[in-house]
Amino acid sequence: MIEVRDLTKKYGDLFAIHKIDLKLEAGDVFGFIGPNGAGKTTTMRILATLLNPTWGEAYVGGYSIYTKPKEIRRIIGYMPDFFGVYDNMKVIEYLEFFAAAYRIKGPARRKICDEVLELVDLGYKREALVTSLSRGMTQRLGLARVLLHDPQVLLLDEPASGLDPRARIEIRGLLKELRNMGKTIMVSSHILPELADICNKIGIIEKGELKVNDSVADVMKKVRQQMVLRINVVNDATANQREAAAKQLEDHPIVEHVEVTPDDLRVTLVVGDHDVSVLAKLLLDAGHGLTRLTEEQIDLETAFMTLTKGITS
Ligand SMILES: Nc1ncnc2c1ncn2[C@@H]1O[C@H](COP(=O)(O)OP(=O)(O)OP(=O)(O)O)[C@@H](O)[C@H]1O
Repeated sequence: MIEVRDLTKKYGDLFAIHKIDLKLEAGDVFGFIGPNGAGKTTTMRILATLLNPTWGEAYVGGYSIYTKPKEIRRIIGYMPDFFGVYDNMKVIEYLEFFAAAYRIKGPARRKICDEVLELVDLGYKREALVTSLSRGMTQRLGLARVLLHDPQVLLLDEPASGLDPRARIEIRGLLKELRNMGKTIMVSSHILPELADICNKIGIIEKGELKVNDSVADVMKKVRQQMVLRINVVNDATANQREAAAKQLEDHPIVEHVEVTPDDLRVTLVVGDHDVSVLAKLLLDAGHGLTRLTEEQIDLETAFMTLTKGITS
C-alpha cells in the first residue's frame, strides 16, 4: 500500500530525510517514531503529495507521487501535526464544509458527517462551535475530517501530541478501531510506548535516517535473543520447593541461569529456539506440580530504550 525507495529531501545542505526505504502492506499499522526534527513530517508530507522529494521513489496504493498525485489524494487521509479550525463554525458545519470539498453531495453528506462524528465519539458536540472544543476533541474532529471520504490509507502526524493521558487513550482506542476496519495506517509519535499495542511494524527515524524498520515481533526478537520463562511450582510458597525446582532446572542444557525471586523462578534460556515443554516434563518427573510456565513479556518501552541506545539524543 505504501512503497518508498531511496527517498531523500534536502534543504540546502541539510538532509531532512536521507535514503529512506519502506514497505507497508494493506492493513499494516506502522508506528513512525523519532525525536523532534527527525524527518517524520517531511516523509508524511511527501507521501501526502504536498512536498516533492529531492530524489527517490514513493508509491501509495500503487500510484507514484510524481505522476498520480490526484489518485493518491483520493485514497489517503492526511492529518497534519497542526491544523487550523475556523472561527464561528459548528462541528457539523466544519465537517460538511470538508465533505463538500470531497464532493460528497446531497443527503449522503449529512449522513456521512454524522457517521464519522459518532465514530470519533463527538456526536454530542455536533452543534458546538469548533473553537470551544478541547485539544483532545479537536484532534478527534481532525480525524473525523480525514475519514470523510473513507480513505484506505491514513497518514497521521502525531495525533496524540499535547493531549492529556485520558485523551491519549481515547485516540489509541480510535486508532485500534480504524485498524480493525482494515485501514493502512502510518502514525508518528516521538514516543514509542504510546503506539505499543496498536502497530505491527515500527520504524525509528533519527536525523533523517531510518535506523530501525521491522515488525514489532522482530524488534522484540532483536532486543531479546534469549527467552526468559517465569515458572511457579505447586507449593512454591515454601522456599525449599522453589530452591529444589531451581536446582533441577539449572542442570538442563537449554537453561543458562535460574533466579529464585520472591514470587517465582525466573529462568533464562541459552540463545536459540527451544521446546520449553522439556522443562515442564523435567519438573513433573521430579515430582513438582506446575501452576504456571509463561514467557516473560518484554515491554516496548524497554525495547525502545535498548534499540535507540546511542541513536536518539
Ligand atoms: N521548509 C523547511 N526548510 C528548511 N528546513 C526544514 C524545512 N522543513 C523541515 N526542515 C528541517 O528538516 C528536518 C526534518 O523536519 P521534520 O519536520 O520532518 O521533522 P519531524 O520528525 O516531523 O519533527 P517534529 O516531531 O518536530 O514534527 C528538521 O531538521 C527541520 O528543521
